[in-house]
Amino acid sequence: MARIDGIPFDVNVVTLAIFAAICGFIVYRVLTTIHELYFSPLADVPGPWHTAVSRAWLTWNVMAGRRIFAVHEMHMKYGPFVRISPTEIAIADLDSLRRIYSPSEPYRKSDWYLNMTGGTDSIFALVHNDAHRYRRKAYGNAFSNSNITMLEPVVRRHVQTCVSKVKRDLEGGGPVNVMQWLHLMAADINGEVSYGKDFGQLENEADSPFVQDLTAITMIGGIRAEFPTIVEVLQSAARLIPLPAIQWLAGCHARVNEYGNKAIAELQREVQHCKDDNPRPSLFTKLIDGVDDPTVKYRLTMQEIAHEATNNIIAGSETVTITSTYLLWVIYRHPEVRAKLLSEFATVDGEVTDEKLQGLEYLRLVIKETLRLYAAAQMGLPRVVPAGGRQLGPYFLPAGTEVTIQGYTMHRDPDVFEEPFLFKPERWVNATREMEASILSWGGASRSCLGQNLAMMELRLIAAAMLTTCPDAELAASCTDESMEFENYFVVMPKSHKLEIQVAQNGNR
Ligand code: HEM
Repeated sequence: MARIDGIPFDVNVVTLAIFAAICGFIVYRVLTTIHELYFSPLADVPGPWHTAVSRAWLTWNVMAGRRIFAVHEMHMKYGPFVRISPTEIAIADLDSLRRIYSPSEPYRKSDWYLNMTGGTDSIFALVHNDAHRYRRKAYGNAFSNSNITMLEPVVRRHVQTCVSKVKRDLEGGGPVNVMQWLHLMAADINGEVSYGKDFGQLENEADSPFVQDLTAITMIGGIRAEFPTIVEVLQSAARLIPLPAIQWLAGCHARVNEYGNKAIAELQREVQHCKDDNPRPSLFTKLIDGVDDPTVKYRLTMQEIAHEATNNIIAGSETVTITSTYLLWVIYRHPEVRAKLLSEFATVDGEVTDEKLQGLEYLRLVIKETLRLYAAAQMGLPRVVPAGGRQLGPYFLPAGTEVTIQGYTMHRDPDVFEEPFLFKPERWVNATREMEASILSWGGASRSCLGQNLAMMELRLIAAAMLTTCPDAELAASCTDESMEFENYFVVMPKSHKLEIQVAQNGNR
């Protein structure tokens, strides 16, 4: 064996190689640290030194379910522009919000969306503006007011079933977790308006296997957004591990796709079969009709329709569950709000329709204030600075920089909202332009929520049905301000995952 100074040659080479690799890594880290801190185009943006050189702080807070709080604290400390990772700037500035979301500006969604969704072909996850523009033209009409009005009977039926089950359980004694009922209801509504049939969740009083699969996919997506490569490798390896739980997890995507394809194919058969009759109303009935029609300018394929239908269940179920949970919470939490709403509902003549509810001014204010403080999606939604770079506030940000504006901070800006942490529906009576422009509850501009009209209808109908059907309910002792504090894994939700109510004790109303 060859030797250098008495040391076996191969040992010496391996040791030297490891030593050189470690030294190389240290030198690389020192140089990139110096570059990020002093020479990077983002070096002037305020923030702690460690976020300029590593994403660890951000990742830690995301995994701990407190990203929005951590970023908010950074804004309180460093101001409206903060460097929260080597490549990402958090912004809390109305002028920048207007610019980033301006329809004439080509900021695009960042690759974070691809990581989170695994690159699913749905409108929510399309990061390229041209592809998104086409999809929105082809699909946006599905959510037009007239289409949503046509779906009202579906929404009302599920809301009624949900509320009657809550009432039944209240009468059975003991606290009732309304959030769980809203969760079953929201998925059933989305199932029926998207696939043409619900998941039977309210009827069976449990999550369907499909919704269990989707919950797992969403959870994996949250982790993949932070650790894309590790999750990809683990997902491939999982197929080889013969443990039932791992196999179940590994099969989620395939089962969801299979269900979605089958359900949409069934809807297509019905649409084609009932050409002259009225086919089942759904968001996709008209789109399916136009799939093979060459005169339709913007069309979707059946595969794209199936993906959009599945995306609706993800985009619209937890968001409606959470926002309606907080809506009911603030109503029960504030007796004067509940009393005012009850007298407003009492003015509705005959059948309660969404059209009549839309005319109730106080209900409008209560929902608006709920969306300011408690809308489900309040974290920064990452966008990419377009080619050529852009001036935002005092900083010139190069192309490719990720910029995020979080609703949580914008909605609590004391310069825009007086006593921003207080629930005050009346603040919206004379809303300023700044107040309206600061709201990001539905996202912004061309990427704003497609399901907004549907979700608003659900919120109005739930509030009216719950209050009028269970007027003598109150918050249970388990439901405290603390139990309703946010945890933040992409959406925000009560950290207890509950909203428990009970029949009012001792005549308290
Ligand atoms: C209270 C309930 C809801 C809230 C708070 C909410 C919020 C949002 C927000 C903030 C965005 C922008 C996301 C981003 O920029 O990354 C969004 C997008 C979207 N939402 Fe909703 N949403 C709700 C209900 C729904 C419902 C019921 C549906 C459909 C059934 C839906 C479908 C969508 C879709 C398809 C997008 C993507 C639009 C696009 O990129 O063009 N949402 N939503």
